[in-house]
Amino acid sequence: MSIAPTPPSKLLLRALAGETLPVPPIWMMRQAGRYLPEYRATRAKAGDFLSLCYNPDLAAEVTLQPIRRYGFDASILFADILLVPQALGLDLWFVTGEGPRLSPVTEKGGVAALKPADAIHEHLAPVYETVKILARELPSETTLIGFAGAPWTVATYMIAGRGTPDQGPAHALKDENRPEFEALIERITQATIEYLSAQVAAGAEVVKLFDSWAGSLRGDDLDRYSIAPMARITRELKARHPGLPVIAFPRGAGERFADAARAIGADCIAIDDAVSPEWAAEHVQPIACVQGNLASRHMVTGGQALIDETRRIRDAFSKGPHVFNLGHGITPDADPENVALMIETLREAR
Ligand SMILES: Cc1c2[nH]c(c1CCC(=O)O)Cc1[nH]c(c(CCC(=O)O)c1C)Cc1[nH]c(c(CCC(=O)O)c1C)Cc1[nH]c(c(C)c1CCC(=O)O)C2
Repeated sequence: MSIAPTPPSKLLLRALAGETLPVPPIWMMRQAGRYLPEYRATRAKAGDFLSLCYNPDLAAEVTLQPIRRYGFDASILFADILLVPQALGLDLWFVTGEGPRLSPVTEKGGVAALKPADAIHEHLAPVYETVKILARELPSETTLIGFAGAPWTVATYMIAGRGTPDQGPAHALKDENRPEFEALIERITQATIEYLSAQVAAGAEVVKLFDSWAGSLRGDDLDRYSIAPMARITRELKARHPGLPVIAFPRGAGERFADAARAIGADCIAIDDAVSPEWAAEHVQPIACVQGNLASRHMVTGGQALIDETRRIRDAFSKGPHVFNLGHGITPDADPENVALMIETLREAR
């Protein structure tokens, strides 16, 4: 007699498995962050942002804070996409009020001077320890999401050494030295597979790939440097961890979110708020679960507009699998009361 696999009971896992739920699960990008006073207090205790990322007890503590305060259905590991470049050998630091700085890969002997992908684990061991603590301490109904940056987005920081408005330096390397650019994408792809696989081994139940700058890739470049690497990472992770749900976020893909959904093979496509929920319900949701897409500014402005937009998104996606989220991360100037209002509105009886 064959025994059917037990269906998942956590709401997020059910939505990712394709189930249409009366109320979608909800979590929020950057849910552990500066808009919360308890986050700011723990960060001060750690000293700075990177020390917080590499302190398993404190990183687990800030991951749990929004779960305690709001009862989100999912918890995202507290870390940063730029820990991988650091594990590959680049220097990384954060300038207060400005953002990340790295020693650009092009100025340090190029890709040849980076560490091999399987040499990242010692540096990243504290992150795996954070995952282990969370797997133990999260409430039984809360899903633990691990994450990494997608290769293109990580490459843009490794090439420029900082965030850039148009990812100009990365586009320049792609156009001027394509073999070097492609070698970099390849090294990050391999490192990302290793990193996420180790997060899953430590207890992450879902993984998410953040391609925050996918929108600056046009035409074939989007296929080759955003979609294809994410498809390969997804395939390899699912081969190593059968049944592992994957969320992919090719931010800024616009109408190409539908191609991305078809080609990546992820269980869920996260969308930003530049596309309408009605469009995404028609063109993306038939292919995969959709995550999104309330504009983050509603967490600052609140009021009736927040209520109306939350209902509009919930209703637009009500006929298929949906995970409610923002279109991008919550900003430091957000009001914690507005987060509570969003959750209350989402979960109200219709
Ligand atoms: C591009 C990118 C980065 N990091 C990340 C991305 C992709 C998603 C996106 O587009 O926002 C992803 C990220 N960064 C962080 C998380 C933790 C999980 C979460 O709560 O979502 C995740 C998933 C913590 C963080 N990462 C960062 C903070 C703020 C740091 C602080 O406390 O000072 C947090 C909570 C810093 C960071 N980290 C990065 C930048 C550009 C900055 C500076 C900008 C800023 O200050 O908001 C790189």
